[in-house]
Order: sequence, then structure tokens, then C-alpha cells
Amino acid sequence: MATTCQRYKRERHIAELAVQRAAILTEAVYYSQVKQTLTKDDKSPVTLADFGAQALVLAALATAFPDDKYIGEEDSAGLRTNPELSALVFDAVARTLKSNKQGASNINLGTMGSEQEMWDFIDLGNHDATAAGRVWTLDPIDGTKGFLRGGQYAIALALLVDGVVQVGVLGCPHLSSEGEEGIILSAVRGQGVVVKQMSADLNSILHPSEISMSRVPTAEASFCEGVEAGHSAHELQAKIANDLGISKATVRMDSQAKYASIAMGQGEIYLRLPTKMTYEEKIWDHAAGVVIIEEAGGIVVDMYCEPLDFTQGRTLKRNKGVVALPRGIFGDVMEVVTRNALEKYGKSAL
Ligand SMILES: Nc1ncnc2c1ncn2[C@@H]1O[C@H](COP(=O)(O)OS(=O)(=O)O)[C@@H](OP(=O)(O)O)[C@H]1O
Ligand SMILES: [Mg+2]
Ligand SMILES: [Mg+2]
Ligand SMILES: [Mg+2]
Repeated sequence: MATTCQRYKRERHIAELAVQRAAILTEAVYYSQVKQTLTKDDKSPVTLADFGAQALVLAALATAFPDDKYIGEEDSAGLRTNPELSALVFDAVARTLKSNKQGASNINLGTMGSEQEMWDFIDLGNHDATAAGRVWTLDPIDGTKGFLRGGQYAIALALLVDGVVQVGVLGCPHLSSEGEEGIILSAVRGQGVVVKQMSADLNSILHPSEISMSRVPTAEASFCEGVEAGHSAHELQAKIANDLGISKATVRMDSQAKYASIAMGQGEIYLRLPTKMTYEEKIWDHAAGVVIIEEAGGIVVDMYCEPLDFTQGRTLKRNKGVVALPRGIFGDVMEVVTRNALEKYGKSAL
């Protein structure tokens, strides 16, 4: 039986290494001229790097934890019918595997020898139940629009056990801590959260430092929100900031880099109010961020102040809107958020 401090130690380590390896691929694509992109049924983009990162992370998890289940944002359908794109993804994966030093760790992060094998790894992420057992959830590139624009993006990986997030890892190649760009945050429930520098060498994500959220009073806080006007209600968020007497400019940032940023005290309140009440937030857009915020001393709830319910499968269908913030200003801020949410949306849609 693992002692408390060893709980999920291996899961966290392998998740960090898998995210680090995937980031080597996504960064190579980020700086290349080739960012081949498909448009999915919901009109959102998926790039060759999203597919490649999902294949690499799920290969690592399937090798280390073959009895677990996995939920990934992407599936291989768009590759199986597009040989040209599939070949590009496989080439990026093969280059990453080749360039990647396994170093002294002896940890087998899995490999793949054919496009068919790559498609099969991607499709391991098709699971859809989360209420029982161990289920990993992966967003291979969160903030794909940001990735394409040259903004922030994150590789987000979390382990749910019986519907509760126990481990979360966020790789943020373009976020900085102490002047160094490219960081990985990781948390295990009950054991705090650390930030580490990313590196091109798989084994050198060392020197973890503890982080925690900011402690400023509400009026001195600042908001962090998404860049895309279609993903959260910017106008209502501005009204809430005004109602709270907040005068600092809102920071707009793509992806779960928002959670990472406020976890490190680089901002205070992440607000994501729906633009459409029919939209169901995806678990991979929040799971890693939630445990990272909670372990940094914060709270994450929906706009009605209810905890996020990860037992409902691939989406957070019992929640609307997401708010993450430090404990110290929770009461003040949530009173204003829930009042505005009720005025604008009522409660009937749930
Ligand atoms: N309508 C709507 N409402 C809310 N959220 C939506 C919506 N449509 C898409 N998505 C999801 O938004 C994810 C990106 O969120 P961001 O916080 O990065 O948004 S933003 O681009 O910075 O505005 C994005 O994640 P990725 O697809 O991984 O980029 C989507 O899952
Ligand atoms: Mg997407
Ligand atoms: Mg996402
Ligand atoms: Mg994504």
C-alpha cells in the first residue's frame, strides 16, 4: 500500500514526461511553416500537432497504465480518410520519437511503428464514462486557435478516479515563470502544486518550485478570460468586474494557461460565462486546471457556485460557466457572479 506521499507519484511523473514529449512535437510544429489544419463538425480547428500530441501521450499512458481508460479530445477519423495529413502527423511523431532522449530514467513511454498503430493510439481516447474507476482525460492542444495565432496553448492531462480529479498536469510552452518561458505545472490532490521548467531533454524537467495563488483584496484583483468572443461572454464579464469595483485591465489569454497563470499568482480571477446555454464544457478543458487551482489554494465552481461534476462523461453537463479564484476573495466575488448569472440566464436550463 502506497504511503500518502507516494500516492500517484508514478502517475504524476509519467504524465509530466508524456506532456513534455508531446510539447517537443507541438513546438516543432508551432515554429514550422506547416500547420495543416482540418475543420471539425463543430467548425473548430484541429491541426496535425493536435493529432500527433494525442498519439504520443496516449502511447505513453497505454504503455505505463494499460488497464486504465482514456478520454481524448481528438479521434483518428479525419486522418484515416486523409493520407496526406496522416503522413505529416506520422512524420512529426517519428521525428519526436527519434530526437527524444530517454536518458537514464528507463521509463518506457511507448513508441509506434506505423500510421495504423498511431491511429489506434489516438482512438484509445474514445472512452466516455467517468463515474467509476481510473480515467485519464487529455486535451492534446488546448487553445488550438491560440496555437494557430501564435498565442498561448496548453497540453492538458488529468487523472480522474471515481469521478474526482486526483492528478493534473498542464504543459504551457509559451507561459513564463521567473523569466523563463516554457513551464509544466503539476498537482496531486492533497500534495500541492509545483512548476517546472520545460526542456528539450526529456529528463531535465527538474527543480520544482511550489506555487500558490495571489492574496490581494477583491478591488485590486484582475480578471483573466479567453480571447475568443465565442467561448465566453466578454460583455457580462466586464460588467461583473465593474460591479466588483475592479479597475485593472482584464488579461485575455487562450487555453488553460489561464488556470496556470492565476495558480502562480500572475492574476486572480478566471471567469468563463457561457455565450450559449446549450454549450456543455468539455472535461479536458478543465480537469487539470481544477486540481492545480485547488492545490494552489483556490476554488473552482460553476457560475451558480456549484462544484464541477466530473462524473458525467465527456462533458460537464451538470454545470454552466466556470469561475476559478483564490479562497480569500471567494465569497465577495461569487455573490456578484451568481447574482449576474441568475439575472442573465435564470436557472431553468439546468
Ligand atoms: N462555444 C464555446 N463555449 C465555450 N468553450 C468553447 C466553445 N467552443 C469551443 N470551446 C472550447 O474552448 C476551448 C478553448 O478555450 P479557451 O479558454 O482557450 O478560449 S479562448 O480561445 O481563449 O477564448 C476549446 O478547446 P480546444 O478545442 O482544445 O482549443 C474548446 O473546447
Ligand atoms: Mg478543439
Ligand atoms: Mg481545449
Ligand atoms: Mg484541444
